[in-house]
Amino acid sequence: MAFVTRQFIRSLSSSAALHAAIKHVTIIGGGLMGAGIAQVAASTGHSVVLVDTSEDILKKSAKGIESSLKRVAKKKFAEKPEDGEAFIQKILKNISTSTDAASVVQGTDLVVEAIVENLKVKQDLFGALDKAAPEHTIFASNTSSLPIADIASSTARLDRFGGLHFFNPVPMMKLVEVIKAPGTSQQTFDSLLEFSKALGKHPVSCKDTPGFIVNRLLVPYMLEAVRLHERGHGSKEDIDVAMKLGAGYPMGPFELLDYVGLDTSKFIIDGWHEKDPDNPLFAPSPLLNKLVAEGKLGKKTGEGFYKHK
Ligand SMILES: CCCCCCCCCCCCCC(=O)CC(=O)SCCNC(=O)CCNC(=O)[C@H](O)C(C)(C)COP(=O)(O)OP(=O)(O)OC[C@H]1O[C@@H](n2cnc3c(N)ncnc32)[C@H](O)[C@@H]1OP(=O)(O)O
Ligand SMILES: NC(=O)C1=CN([C@@H]2O[C@H](COP(=O)(O)OP(=O)(O)OC[C@H]3O[C@@H](n4cnc5c(N)ncnc54)[C@H](O)[C@@H]3O)[C@@H](O)[C@H]2O)C=CC1
Repeated sequence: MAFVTRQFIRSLSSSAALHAAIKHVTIIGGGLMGAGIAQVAASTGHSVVLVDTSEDILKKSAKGIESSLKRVAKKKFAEKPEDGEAFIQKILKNISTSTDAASVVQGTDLVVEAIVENLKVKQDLFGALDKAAPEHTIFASNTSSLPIADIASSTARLDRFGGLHFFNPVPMMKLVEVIKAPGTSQQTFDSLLEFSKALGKHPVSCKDTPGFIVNRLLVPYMLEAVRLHERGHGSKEDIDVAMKLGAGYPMGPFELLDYVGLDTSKFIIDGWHEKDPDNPLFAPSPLLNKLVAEGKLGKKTGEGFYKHK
């Protein structure tokens, strides 16, 4: 009996037990990543509000979520396609949309930000949300390249602020990097780990260092691929085929850049260049800059390094 009581007390005093499970999630940014995160959170039974700057964008996000769910349902209900539609509708019911972030965060346990990769814009957003959200609400950023501590500095909840870095396409990619910034409390970190697992993802723990784990390794590789091509040492097609057939990657670097978005890639590399201007690896790429200036942002605009249907 004493053993059972001790076990019970220990389980109650664990930070997981002290922190109520995350049920209501607000995702800010309904682009590539935000829509994917909303889909996965809704599919795992969370109540989700997806926020963006206009109703038109949110309509596009909802369309994207529905077509991704159709792909999931087609596989899951291959034997009984008639059950697929009910599956999709049940998940879609868990998602609502809004253009008013400050009002919807009032009832939320977790805010996941997936807006443009710009420090000032992210700080302004979180600064405003900090005043509107309840005490217990945890804030997380999906940033690819910015320090979580810098984003969190616009708020007074450094202990309830961490990083949740998802991978594109979110419904398919199993990894989430959970980032513990210097101010992040252990309780918040544990909640973010738990939430990632509740989404059916595999979380890894990361310190708040540039690029976390994946991008610290992936970005230099992508940069070298662009430089190799710019030097005229290989066509983009050959580089892509080489990395797929020779290194076993599912996509070549140029296909992946188009998939990620050339605007986002440019934000990342410009930010790192600004911080480390003498590092030749981060020097601006004329080719990338030209494509972005022409509005060729990759798959999302129909053209980037390649043309997309
Ligand atoms: C000098 C200056 C240069 C600047 C460089 C700067 C570089 C900066 C880059 C930094 C990037 C930072 C981004 C980031 O922070 C982190 C990332 O996310 S990195 C990207 C990680 N993602 C990948 O690496 C993706 C790799 N690709 C794949 O894994 C596959 O290709 C993919 C799963 C996307 C598609 O699979 P594929 O077999 O190729 O195609 P299919 O279309 O047949 O799909 C297979 C299977 O999967 C289902 N599916 C695919 N997408 C979805 C979806 N969105 N929703 C639902 N289901 C999906 C599809 O239906 C198929 O199912 P089947 O049953 O097998 O038919
Ligand atoms: N594209 C990728 O493969 C990955 C991107 N990320 C990160 O995720 C974040 C979002 O990237 P994407 O989804 O690719 O960008 P995206 O450009 O597809 O979507 C961004 C969305 O945010 C909205 N937005 C901008 N400012 C806003 C504001 N103040 N309030 C509400 N909505 C706002 C935009 O209207 C847009 O719909 C970035 O920080 C990026 O670095 C992380 C992992 C992978």
